[in-house]
Amino acid sequence: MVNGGWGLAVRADGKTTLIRHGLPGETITVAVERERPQLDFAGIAALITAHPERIEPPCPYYGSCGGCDLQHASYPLQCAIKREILADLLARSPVAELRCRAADLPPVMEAPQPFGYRQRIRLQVDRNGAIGFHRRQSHRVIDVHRCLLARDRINQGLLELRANETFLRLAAAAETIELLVDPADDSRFASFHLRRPPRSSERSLAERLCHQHSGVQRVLLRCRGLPDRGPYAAAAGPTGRQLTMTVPTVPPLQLGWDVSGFSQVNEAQNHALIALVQSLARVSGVDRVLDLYCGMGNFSLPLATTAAEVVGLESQATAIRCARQNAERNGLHHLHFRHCDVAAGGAELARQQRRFDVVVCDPPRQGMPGLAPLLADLCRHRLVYVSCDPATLCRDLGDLLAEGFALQAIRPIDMFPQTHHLETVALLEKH
Ligand SMILES: C[S@@+](CC[C@H](N)C(=O)[O-])C[C@H]1O[C@@H](n2cnc3c(N)ncnc32)[C@H](O)[C@@H]1O
Repeated sequence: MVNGGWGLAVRADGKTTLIRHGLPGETITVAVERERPQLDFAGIAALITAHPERIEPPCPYYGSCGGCDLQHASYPLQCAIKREILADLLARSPVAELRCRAADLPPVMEAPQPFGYRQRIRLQVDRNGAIGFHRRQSHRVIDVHRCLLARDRINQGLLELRANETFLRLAAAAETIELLVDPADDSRFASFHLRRPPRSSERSLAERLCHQHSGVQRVLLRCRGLPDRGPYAAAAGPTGRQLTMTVPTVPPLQLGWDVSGFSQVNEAQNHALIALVQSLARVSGVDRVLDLYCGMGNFSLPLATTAAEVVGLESQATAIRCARQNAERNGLHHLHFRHCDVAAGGAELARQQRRFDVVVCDPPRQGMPGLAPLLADLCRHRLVYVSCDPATLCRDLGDLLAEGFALQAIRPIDMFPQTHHLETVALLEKH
């Protein structure tokens, strides 16, 4: 199995074939779907011998929906596959120190809920009224009534909304609809991304939808390039754009984020991720911490419970506003957030001769190309790298090792069961 969740086979003539839904060691006949000079992409035409942990995918949309790609494997096998994918990337690294780590990689930290974990889904809407997810490798929409990855509260809301005339009229003007659960009170939030500026009739529909006991308590209307309208809210219930969770640190923390901003979708596993980052960072009362790509402070605040100071850098303005409010509402006054690009903000800190005992970074999928010298400059002792793409992680680890860091620990953690996506946390220390 290789990154992206593909099964890999090499033909007798040496050409590589990537096989959707193949599992290690299976004997299959493939149907080639796309041919490239170096590589073919194929599906399974006939399964001759199956892996013993191949299972019947529980979701009726599996295979046509573009969302999940590992439902045909038992959950323990999914985690073993993800570990093998990371081990394989390490083993093929040009850096000897990374190649050595492939053999003793620990198991993937399993998620407590392999299904029903997502607290947010983004539904696509097509002009024929289908509401669901994109078909695999296509922009066509499959009409979906239930997503097995979503929390029950979301699926229950979707069921009620699909039977609601007001919702369907609003949906007809939308290209996507986000459905979210607020962990604070389990209320539901619907954010409609409209194809064109909202009309007054749609604003009335949005207002009516939250007053109708329709299944959603807040509704936001969005349109690219225009200010948002709303959120409209039920008479008794939550108001405003933020959703809030409680992080079970000592003391517990209340963290809010904007409905349009980034948030970890798997709440239970996010708590495990925060605990893992805290344990690797080993922040003591004299330590100064730099949290790069800090979002609304998901790691900054928990780290601040033991740090002398935390500085967070983030490029999204609403996330920075939430991070500042989160520090305020939790009575933490030794956090400082800067709204900037990490490269520019980090270089500014380096010019000011700022140095940090611990640096935490959680970049988007593209990782941190070219930033290793800056990180080596800013970091005095420990660097905790939270990655959502094993390939860019391996590239960046190579760059960091070349800057004088040593790799102390590498822990894969499953934030996205049933999909090939893998989160990894790495601890590096200065020699
Ligand atoms: C994977 S999220 C992590 C957020 C946060 N650590 C969390 O756990 O919720 C990555 C974050 O990096 C921010 N980001 C992306 N590119 C950036 C850049 N060049 N400079 C600063 N922040 C950036 C995004 O807005 C997003 O909030």
